[in-house]
Amino acid sequence: MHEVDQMAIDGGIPSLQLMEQAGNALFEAFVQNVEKTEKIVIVCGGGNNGGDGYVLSRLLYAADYDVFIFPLETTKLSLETRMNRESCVVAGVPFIDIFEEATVLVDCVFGTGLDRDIQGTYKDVIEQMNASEKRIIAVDIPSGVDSATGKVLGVAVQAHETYTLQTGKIGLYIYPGRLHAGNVHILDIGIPEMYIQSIHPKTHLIAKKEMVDFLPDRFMHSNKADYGKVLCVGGSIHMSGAITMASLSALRSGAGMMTCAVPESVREVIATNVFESMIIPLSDVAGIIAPKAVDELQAQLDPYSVILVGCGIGRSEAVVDMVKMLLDSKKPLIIDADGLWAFRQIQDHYTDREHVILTPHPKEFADIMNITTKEVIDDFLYWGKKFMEKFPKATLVLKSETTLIFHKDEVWINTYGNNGLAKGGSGDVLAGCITGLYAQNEDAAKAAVLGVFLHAYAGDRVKKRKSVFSLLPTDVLKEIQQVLRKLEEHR
Ligand SMILES: NC(=O)C1=CN([C@@H]2O[C@H](COP(=O)(O)OP(=O)(O)OC[C@H]3O[C@@H](n4cnc5c(N)ncnc54)[C@H](O)[C@@H]3O)[C@@H](O)[C@H]2O)[C@@H](O)CC1
Ligand SMILES: [K+]
Repeated sequence: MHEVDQMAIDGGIPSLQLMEQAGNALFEAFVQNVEKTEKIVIVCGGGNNGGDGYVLSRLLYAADYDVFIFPLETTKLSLETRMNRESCVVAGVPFIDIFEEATVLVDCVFGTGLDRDIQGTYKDVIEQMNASEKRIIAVDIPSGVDSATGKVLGVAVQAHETYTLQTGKIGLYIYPGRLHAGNVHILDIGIPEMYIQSIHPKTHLIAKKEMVDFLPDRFMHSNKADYGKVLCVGGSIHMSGAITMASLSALRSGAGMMTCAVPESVREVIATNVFESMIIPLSDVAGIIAPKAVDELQAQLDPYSVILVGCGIGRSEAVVDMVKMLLDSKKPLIIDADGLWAFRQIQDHYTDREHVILTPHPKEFADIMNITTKEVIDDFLYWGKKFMEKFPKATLVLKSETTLIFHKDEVWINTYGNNGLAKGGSGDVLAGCITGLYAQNEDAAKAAVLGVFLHAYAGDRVKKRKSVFSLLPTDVLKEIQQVLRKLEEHR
């Protein structure tokens, strides 16, 4: 956003004017959302985020709001902030240095310029704000959240609402930043769209209205083979539902032909639950694929255009060999669940592998990266990019409440979905959905992005009718068709 601000300034909108526009947009939002009976304290830093706070306080004061300025920085002020502070003094806006009496606290301490850990008085005041149990409204981004990564630098304001200026900042959507932002409202501060469009950002927030462009083509003259010959490799005696759901999900997402390669002891489950699927029965030992299953499958691999491996497959040496064989085949491959456990052990041989999508949750990802789950959760973006440095040709779907998709130097952020999706089997439906889309369109990034959206948005639609407690992955599976239908209508 700094870049966009700078372009607007270079393009002839003075910085001071931008700040005035930001203050005006904030004022309008306050008029809509904050009663005049509230006692408002605006906590201002010395950067331009603080400057936004000064403009806002002046406008609220002029409109007879009960508003006070808490100046957290009094010496190191940017030029624009200093000028607006002077205007507040002239206008008679009251200054205070406590906020006990306040009913609404406005956080204008740091914005996008935060560049190091917060310490000292700043830290103390932010901790007091968080402990105060007052309604907190953050301006642009909760102070302490890194706007580019969502990482918390030392401490961060715990806001109930965030009024962000002109564009949604990445840090508002990625954890842990998302936990600090509360409800996010994007305010138009009048920066011309051409400046925003011209920077071609590498990080994208997934938006429903853009998903139509990610739909694979369907043709008037076509047959099943045109939409991919999918092979799902997985299943074991204790986890036969995973591959059932994954294969059904791939079919629901448009895959043309389906074959499931499963241990002999699981074949009946597929035969009775996935009528559309052909079956390759594999030799098994105690309900998990046997070592000779690898050669059995290799001999029959030729016809398939896309392969999903891992759902319910279990863990054994044979599983590692199976994943290795599929990676060596160079065929488009999606690796999920225990397939990722196997991948972890052989990863160093496949740093150059193309056409591969990995779908780990934080624990599986931490294992691959040889770090702790906490390290992943503290900075998803950093570790995702680290992974891409090692596997530059792969596509990574890093699952969490905010799933991130990494492909080349681009990142997509998904904020759809709800905690009803946190249930065993959800990942199988997602992996199947991505596989079905990848089968129809060789663009791994498009398949991964649309797959993540379809799964999460289907989950949101189900949530409207059912409790999050009772939402099942199979409900989501069935709902995918409704989301696809909506997208088709807008094509
Ligand atoms: N003209 C513009 O560029 C506009 C900027 N706007 C606002 O300005 C904000 C960005 O302004 P700034 O770039 O001044 O950034 P900030 O307001 O975030 O402040 C940065 C200042 O704080 C210092 N700082 C950074 N981290 C610190 C830490 N941990 N402890 C102590 N000091 C620290 C920096 O050295 C710098 O002086 C946006 O978030 C937005 O609210 C809006 O007014 C719209 C227009
Ligand atoms: K802020």
